[in-house]
Amino acid sequence: MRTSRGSFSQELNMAMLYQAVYRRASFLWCRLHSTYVRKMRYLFELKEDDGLCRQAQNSGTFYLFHNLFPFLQKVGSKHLAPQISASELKRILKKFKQNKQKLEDSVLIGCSDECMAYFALDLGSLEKMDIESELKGSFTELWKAFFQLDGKDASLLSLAQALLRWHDTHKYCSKTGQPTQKNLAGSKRVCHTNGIIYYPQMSPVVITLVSDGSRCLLARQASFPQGMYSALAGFCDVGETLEETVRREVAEEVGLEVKSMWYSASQHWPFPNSSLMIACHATVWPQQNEIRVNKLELEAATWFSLEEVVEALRREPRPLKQEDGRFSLWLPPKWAIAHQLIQEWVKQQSNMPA
Ligand SMILES: NC(=O)C1=CN([C@@H]2O[C@H](COP(=O)(O)OP(=O)(O)OC[C@H]3O[C@@H](n4cnc5c(N)ncnc54)[C@H](O)[C@@H]3O)[C@@H](O)[C@H]2O)C=CC1
Ligand SMILES: [Mg+2]
Repeated sequence: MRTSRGSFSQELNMAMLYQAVYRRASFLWCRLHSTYVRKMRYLFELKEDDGLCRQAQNSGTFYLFHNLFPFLQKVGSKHLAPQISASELKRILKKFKQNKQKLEDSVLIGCSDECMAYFALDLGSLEKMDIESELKGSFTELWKAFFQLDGKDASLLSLAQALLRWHDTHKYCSKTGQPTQKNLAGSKRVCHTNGIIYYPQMSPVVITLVSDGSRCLLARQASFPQGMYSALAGFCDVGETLEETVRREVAEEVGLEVKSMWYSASQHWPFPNSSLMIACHATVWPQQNEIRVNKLELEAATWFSLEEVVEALRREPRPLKQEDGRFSLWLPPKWAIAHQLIQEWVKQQSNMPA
C-alpha cells in the first residue's frame, strides 16, 4: 500500500511539475511572438496534440449549446453568449450527474490573445430547462441570436454550430460503416479501421448584389421573416468557377444577364450546414433590367433606390407593418456579409458624380 501511495504522489508531483514547466514555456514563447502569430501557432498545436488540448480544456472556457441552439444571457438590453469556465462547467456536469469526461466532446473554436482556448459543447443530452434555470439564460435559435449579438460572438457561435453539427452527422465512416473518432480539438474524425481521415466540410456559395447603375436588386425567399430582403445567393455547382456561378445564379433567379462583376469579401455562414459565402458586386445593362423572378427559388425580387436602401439601413432589423398592411423593407443583421455588400453599394453610389 505504502509503495503504491508513494508512486501515486510521485506521479502527481511529476504531473504538476510538467504543467508548471509547460505553463512557463508557453508564457515565454507567447512573450516573444506577435499576438496573431502566437495564437495561430497555439491553435495549430491544439489541433495536432490531444494531450495539450486536454490540458487546454481543463483551463479554457466554453460556449454552451443545446441541440445546436446557443446559450444566451440577457444583460440590460443586450444579449451575450457567456463563456463558462471549465471549473463552472465541471460543477454543472456533476450537478446533473454527468461524467466530467463529457468535456472531451467539445470542439475547439478559438483562443484569447493570452492563449486561453475557447471550446463549444452541446449539452443536448441534458434537460434544457434545468440548465437554463441553473445558468439564468436561454438556448436560442442561432438565426434569431444573430440579430441580438455583436460580430465577435456571432462569428464564434457560427463556427461552433457548424462544427458541432458536422461531428453530429459524421459519426460513421462512409466507406466501412464503422464509428469514426474525433480528435480532441474536433478538427477531424478518423476511421481507425482503414485510417481514413474526415475533415469538416464547407460548401462554397456566391452572394451577389446586382446593380443597374442607380438601383440595387434585393430578393426574398418565402422562408425569410416578413419584409426582409437580401442579396441573391446560390451554391456553386461542381466544375464551376465563381464567375460562372454568379452569372448562372443571376440568370436562374431573376432572369438577368451580368455585364460585369467584382469580388468584395467572404464570410463563414453556418446555414444550412456550413457555407463559405463569397460576396460579389455585379452590374447589368440598364436597358435590360426587367426582372423575371424564378418562383421556384424566390418569393419576390425588386429594384430598390438608394433612398429606400439608406432608409432601410437606418431601420431596426425586424418586421414592421405599415398602415397599408405591407411590411417595411429591412435588411440582414449588420455583420452578415449581405449587409456589408449593401453598405458598400450605398457608399459607391454616394461617391458617384450626380
Ligand atoms: N450571410 C449572408 O449574408 C447570407 C447568406 N445566405 C445563405 O446562402 C445560402 C444559399 O442560398 P440559396 O438561395 O438557398 O441557394 P440556392 O439558390 O443555390 O438554392 C438552394 C438550393 O440549392 C440546392 N443545393 C445545391 N447545392 C447545395 C448544397 N451544397 N447545400 C444545400 N443545398 C444545395 C438545393 O436544392 C437547395 O434547395 C443559404 O443557405 C443562405 O443561408 C443567403 C443570403 C444572405
Ligand atoms: Mg438562391
